[in-house]
Amino acid sequence: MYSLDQLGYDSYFQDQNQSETHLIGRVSTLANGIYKVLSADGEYPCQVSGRFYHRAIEARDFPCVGDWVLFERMPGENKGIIHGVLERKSLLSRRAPGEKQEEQLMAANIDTVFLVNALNQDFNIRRMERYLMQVYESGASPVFVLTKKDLCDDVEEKIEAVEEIAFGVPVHAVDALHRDGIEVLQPYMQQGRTVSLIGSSGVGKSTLMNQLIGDQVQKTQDIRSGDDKGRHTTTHRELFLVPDGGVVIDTPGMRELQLWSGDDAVDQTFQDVEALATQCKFRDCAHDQEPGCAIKQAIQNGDLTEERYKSYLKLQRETKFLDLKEKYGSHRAARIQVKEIHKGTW
Ligand SMILES: Nc1nc2c(ncn2[C@@H]2O[C@H](COP(=O)(O)OP(=O)(O)OP(=O)(O)O)[C@@H](O)[C@H]2O)c(=O)[nH]1
Ligand SMILES: [Zn+2]
Repeated sequence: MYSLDQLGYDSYFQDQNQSETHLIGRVSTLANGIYKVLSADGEYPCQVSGRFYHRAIEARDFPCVGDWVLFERMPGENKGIIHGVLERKSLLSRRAPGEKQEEQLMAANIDTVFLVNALNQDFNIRRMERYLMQVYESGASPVFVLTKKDLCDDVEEKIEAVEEIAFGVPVHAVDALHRDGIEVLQPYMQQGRTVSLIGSSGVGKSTLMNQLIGDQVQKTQDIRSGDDKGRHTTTHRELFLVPDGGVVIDTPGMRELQLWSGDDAVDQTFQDVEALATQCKFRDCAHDQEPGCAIKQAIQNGDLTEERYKSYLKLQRETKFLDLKEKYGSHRAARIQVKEIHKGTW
């Protein structure tokens, strides 16, 4: 038995649910086409109906972890049939590896994504920019969580460095191992709110999860001496209820993300660069040799770092290439890219 409120059911979903015959539930895990659905009535393994299956056209038409689904109990059995998925508030997805570029759904209806990075190891601002873009694409709100502050001497400097690339995005430093600073994360985990964690292996996601969930649900492993990386311990995606309210979704695939698309996401992530560009003398300024270029000026003044500007250009090119690839396939996309490089427009 679950309380729907605690699972995150709110007016956004209530308004969509006109069904009097179907039950409502939230998908907690997915394996081999079987969805585990949590509902006010209990937990049911479910499959999508034949009709649903035939109507679905693309990956995002199917349910994924975090989705609210309308389902029906099979008479006399402890199983269910899914008939519909409610419209999502947010969706984290990535490109499947390989030529086909299919979208792979990671998790739905996440309110807050904790972007987890360790303060002591492999502290990489450029990677954080990528993560941030991914979250902006999904529709969820990003929050930076910098772990292992007990192992770092310049916590304040690092926080500032992150704040510089993430406008208005909260940045919190914690020591998850000794439970120091964890309480600042509680407000994101209120009743009905869904949180998810993204970050590289070994940064402390499972440790943080354990602390937040208050239970050793996720297993962590000690790092081997002389090796900065924790071994990969999480094997399946899952949705957890936090005892004091809130929902946490952990899916291993979300730990390493691949950009999906996202001109808008580039713009949001690099609001400072975009704002500068509007101040260039020429509207079509390439920020190269033009007079009155605000970006060149800002780099000279030290208001914008060369690295950040390069990162912006790189991510812009990357998303441009992804879009071309999606439109024309990788062969033609590569040809267009080579041509543009020759013309100097890439
Ligand atoms: N000192 C310190 N150690 C931490 C902290 N957070 C995590 N650790 C340690 O870092 C190692 C890796 O932590 P995990 O929680 O397994 O990391 P993870 O991100 O879940 O790793 P994967 O499961 O590989 O994705 C473990 O030995 C933890 O005890 C922290 O805030 N301070
Ligand atoms: Zn310019």
